[in-house]
Formats: sequence, C-alpha cells, structure tokens
Amino acid sequence: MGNSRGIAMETLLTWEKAQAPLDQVLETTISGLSMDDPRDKQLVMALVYGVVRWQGYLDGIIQQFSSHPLTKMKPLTLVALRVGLYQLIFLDRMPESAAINETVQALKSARQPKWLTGFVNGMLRAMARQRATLPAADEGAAVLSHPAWLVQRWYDLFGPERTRRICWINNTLPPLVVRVNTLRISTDDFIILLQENGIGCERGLFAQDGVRINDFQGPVTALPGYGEGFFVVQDEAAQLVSQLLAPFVSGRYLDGCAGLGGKTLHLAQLLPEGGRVVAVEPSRKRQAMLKDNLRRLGGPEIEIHGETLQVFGAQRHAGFAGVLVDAPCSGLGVIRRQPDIRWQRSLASLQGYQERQRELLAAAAGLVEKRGVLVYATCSIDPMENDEVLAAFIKEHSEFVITPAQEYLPEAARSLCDGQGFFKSTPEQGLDGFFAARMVKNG
Ligand SMILES: C[S@@+](CC[C@H](N)C(=O)[O-])C[C@H]1O[C@@H](n2cnc3c(N)ncnc32)[C@H](O)[C@@H]1O
Repeated sequence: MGNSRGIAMETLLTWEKAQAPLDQVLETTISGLSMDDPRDKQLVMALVYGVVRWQGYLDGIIQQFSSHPLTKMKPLTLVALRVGLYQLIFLDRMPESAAINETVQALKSARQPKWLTGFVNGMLRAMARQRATLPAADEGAAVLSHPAWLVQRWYDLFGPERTRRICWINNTLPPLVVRVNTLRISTDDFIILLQENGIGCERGLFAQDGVRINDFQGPVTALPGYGEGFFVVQDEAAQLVSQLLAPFVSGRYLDGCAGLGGKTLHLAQLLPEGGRVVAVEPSRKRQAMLKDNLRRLGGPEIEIHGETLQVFGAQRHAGFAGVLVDAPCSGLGVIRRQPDIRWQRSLASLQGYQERQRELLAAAAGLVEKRGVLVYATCSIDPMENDEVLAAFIKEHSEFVITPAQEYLPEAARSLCDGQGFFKSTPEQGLDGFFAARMVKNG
C-alpha cells in the first residue's frame, strides 16, 4: 500500500495483530521508507496516532452507518473506514475528495476486491454527505473514546466529572517538555539558546530544570543542543520523582528499573561529589539505548547491571543510600503521550502489574541501607498499582516508614501530594500522571 494512507493502514493493522506498543510498530513501518516529502511521514504519523486516539468515537459513527456489526468486518475494511473518517472529521485542511479518493486508492493499490473498495467508498461518501449531523467529538461517550471497562473503573474511582476531564485531556496533544542536563549547560543558558534559534519556550511550572517547548514540529534530534547532550525529553512529573531521593549524600544510589535512563542521569546530576549511581535494566534493547543516552549526555560513569532487580537483590549487593523503583506499570497516566495504551490494558493486566510491582519492591527492600531512602514510582493513576502496592509493602516491611513527599519537592510542586504524603500528578495539571512514595528504612 504505497501512499501515506496505505502505510497508516498497514501500521494500524500490524499494531492490532501484534499487540505491541504503537510507537515501536510505527518506527518499524516508517524507518525503511524513502518518502521524498517529509510531510508524507508527518501525515502517516498524524493518521496513525489520530485514529488510535479517537478509535472509540470513530467506531461509534461507523456503526451508525453500517448494517454489519463492526466485529464482523474484515480488519482492513474497518481500518480503512477509520482512516477515511478521521480525515473527514479532524483534518480541516484536507479536501473531502482527497480524503476519500486517496483512502480508496490505497485499497486498490493493495489489490483489494472491488466489493471491498466499493463498500468503503460508499460508506465514506455517505458519512461525508451527513457530516453536519455527525455527533461531535465532545459529546457523550464519544468524548471518552476509551474502553468501557476503564471508563467504568474511573467513574467508580474518580466520579463522572473527573473521568470526563481526564479522558478529554488524554485526547489532546501533549506538550514537549525537556529536562536540562545541568552537567553540561545551565537552564538559563539553554533557554537563551532556544530563543536565539527562534524556538518559543518557557520554564517548567513545577520542576527546577524543566523547560516547556512550544510550537516545535520537528524531531527532537533537530533541537539545538541535542548532539551536545544539553537536554533529555522528560515530563516534569518524572523529573520530580528523582528529587524524592533527597537529601542527596555522597553514597551509592540504585536506579532499580533504569529503562532508557531518564532518571539515572538525573540522579547523577543531583548527587554531590563522591556520590555514585548504579543502574539495573534487564532488557538488552533498553540497556543499549540507556548506554547511548548516557554517552550523549555525558556525566560520571554509571555501573550498569543486566539482571533483574530480583536477581540483583539476591546477590546481596552492599547497602544503598537511596533506591529508586520506577516500576513497569500499565502506563495509564501517560495515555496522552501513548494513546494506544488504553486499548491494550484490562483489569486483569492491572492485577498482573501489581504482582510484579510487589515483587520488585520486596527485592529492593533488602538493598536499602539503614536510614536510607526507598522511592517507589509508577506512571499510572490507578490505586491498584499505587496505594495498594504501598499498603501491602508497608504491612510486610514494618522497618520502612512513609515520609511526606511534599517536604522534598520544590514549593510549586507540593500541592501535587495527597494527605498520606504520596506524590500524585495527573494529566489535569498538564503533567503526566505519576505516583511516587518516599520511604525511609529504620530497622
Ligand atoms: C517504567 S520503566 C523505567 C523508566 C525509566 N526509569 C526512565 O525514567 O526512563 C520500567 C523498566 O523496568 C524494566 N524491568 C522490567 N522488569 C524488571 C525487573 N524484574 N527488574 C528490573 N527492571 C525491570 C523494564 O525493562 C523497563 O525498562
């Protein structure tokens, strides 16, 4: 399927089949393409992310026009209808004829039978004719475009008002936020550098080294200072999590689930002379990306271990002054950045995450030295992965006490903590939804 619509459809079909993260699937489908015009790539991305974000809403409309249940449709037919309808509703500058003809042409190029191309063509034309009467994207269930189980869960947990607000924000485009690598450049100088290059930006509202970049369309690698390692893309909420390991002393700190190293280097940045960071990351692919990031960002040498935190913990490594467990989680707090997450989770998957999180915290407990700090974090807003994990941990580990997170955060961020002293940011504050608990080991 040669054109941008065809590539978008192919990506969406692969994503549905593979149940893999959308950004990974998209990277694979577009990395090998030789598209002369960069706008073609942008269109593919806009279509793919837009369709996934609004899938529930689009499907509601398609169902109104179809006499067959959507579950009986061929996957390619449904994907073509979603891609076509998305253009009709959301891409204001796209002429109606181009939206329909190019979508149908992509099916023809893929040698789809006449009945299928005819059906998609007819449906899209019918929807275009009745465009003025289609339900708006801000009405009823259409706003939500989230799976029913999740909406029900959030209604029960947060009430209808908050649920609608969170769902609505999840469907908006997230801001580009970076953390300045102050080992290389000061935040003030980085802001000046961006402004000199005509890039609008402002200081973060909550985190001291956070910078919000406005109206920048290109890839982050094209921002000034990328090659020099002046910044790393990181939401302000994630930046605040590392700060909870304060007060920083010149001891050893463990990033127990380092991933690509967003928080690993931040810790190195925060430590005084003589402090050292050790990182654990079992995924080989992520480890390689972590090493690349650390090379780009520079800074002190960081010891990296490729085993799981459970294995690392069982090897009885010497005590750490601070341990961060930024646990694998559902990601329900970052749907705005990864719209596919909502369709790939279930209540059962939350239970699965909780089990892993409890194991990871238990493994971390033994690694913390006396009076050391343990921080548990997720990018989820679901209590099953947050408050419940913490309650179970504290019950089994009475040597740990919860200390109020607000005492370790900048003034502006203190209001993000709840009565129990947990840090809880949500998309409503313009932040990624994070949970973090700070504990100290007494025994
Ligand atoms: C939420 S991500 C970490 C994000 C990272 N801290 C950052 O700020 O970019 C969780 C990471 O935990 C890793 N992980 C999964 N199982 C693990 C285990 N048993 N022990 C340690 N890390 C694990 C995953 O590979 C993933 O990279």
